[in-house]
Amino acid sequence: MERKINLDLNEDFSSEPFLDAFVKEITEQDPSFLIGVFIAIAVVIITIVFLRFFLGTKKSRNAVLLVGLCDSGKSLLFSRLLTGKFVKTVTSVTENKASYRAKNEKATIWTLVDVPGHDSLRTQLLEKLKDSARAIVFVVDSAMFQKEVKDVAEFLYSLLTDSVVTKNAPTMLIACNKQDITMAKSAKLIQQQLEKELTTLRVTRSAALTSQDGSVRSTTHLGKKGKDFEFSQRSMQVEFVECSARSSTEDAEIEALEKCLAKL
Ligand SMILES: Nc1nc2c(ncn2[C@@H]2O[C@H](COP(=O)(O)OP(=O)(O)OP(=O)(O)O)[C@@H](O)[C@H]2O)c(=O)[nH]1
Repeated sequence: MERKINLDLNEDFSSEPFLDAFVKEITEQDPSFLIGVFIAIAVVIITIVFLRFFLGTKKSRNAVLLVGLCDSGKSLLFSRLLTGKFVKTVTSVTENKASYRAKNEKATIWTLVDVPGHDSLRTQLLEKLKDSARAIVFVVDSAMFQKEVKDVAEFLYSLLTDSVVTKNAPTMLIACNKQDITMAKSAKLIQQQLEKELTTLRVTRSAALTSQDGSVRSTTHLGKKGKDFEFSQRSMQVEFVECSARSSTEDAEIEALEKCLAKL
């Protein structure tokens, strides 16, 4: 059925009378009422800009980075999280990337990235990837921890004081891996030793940054000034979990890590 729309071209569409009435209405109002209206509009605009900036950037940060020293077990954890399977791994020379479905109701998809542990490779890759990190899983070889504590602390310190990481504040999970090995240190002990080591590092690093004239170059300060460092002092969420990508039965024990990833 054909429908016809008749437009009266002589009809006055001008909004001027309405505008005039509106201006008149406003000018007749009490000035304090007008100030209130302007403040309300400004608050709404600032809130919209604020939400767009923070929510917008958080949404685009969808990477979960597996980082840590060489041989801590990142590649095996990567495979376990994705397929549940055990694989024979070799030293990584480039990053491995894949979509990971979190074990939560929404089945959120994150990009899981296995970052090689080798010093020269990881620095370059982390520079490229850190801005996209929703979470950083810092994998520690709990069986070798006593021997590697200084290197682990230095790597962690560089991450915790990085300006991009501090600004974005991704969730930081310290995965104390290889718990199946008898000599493995517990997450609690690893946390305590790292807190001690990071307190020492903070002193030596800030001394190194003090220039000859005595002034200190600005850098992100780790934890509360004048107090020993504790992970609880950080604005960024840091959680310690125990896991084993390869237990004695060759089955993985990674539920605690999976639960943390489900909460992101
Ligand atoms: N016993 C035991 N061995 C593990 C565990 N996780 C990893 N491994 C072994 O540790 C070795 C190193 O594991 P990878 O996953 O290759 O280590 P990586 O951190 O990716 O090392 P890079 O690629 O050098 O950075 C392999 O032989 C793994 O099978 C674990 O939980 N328990």
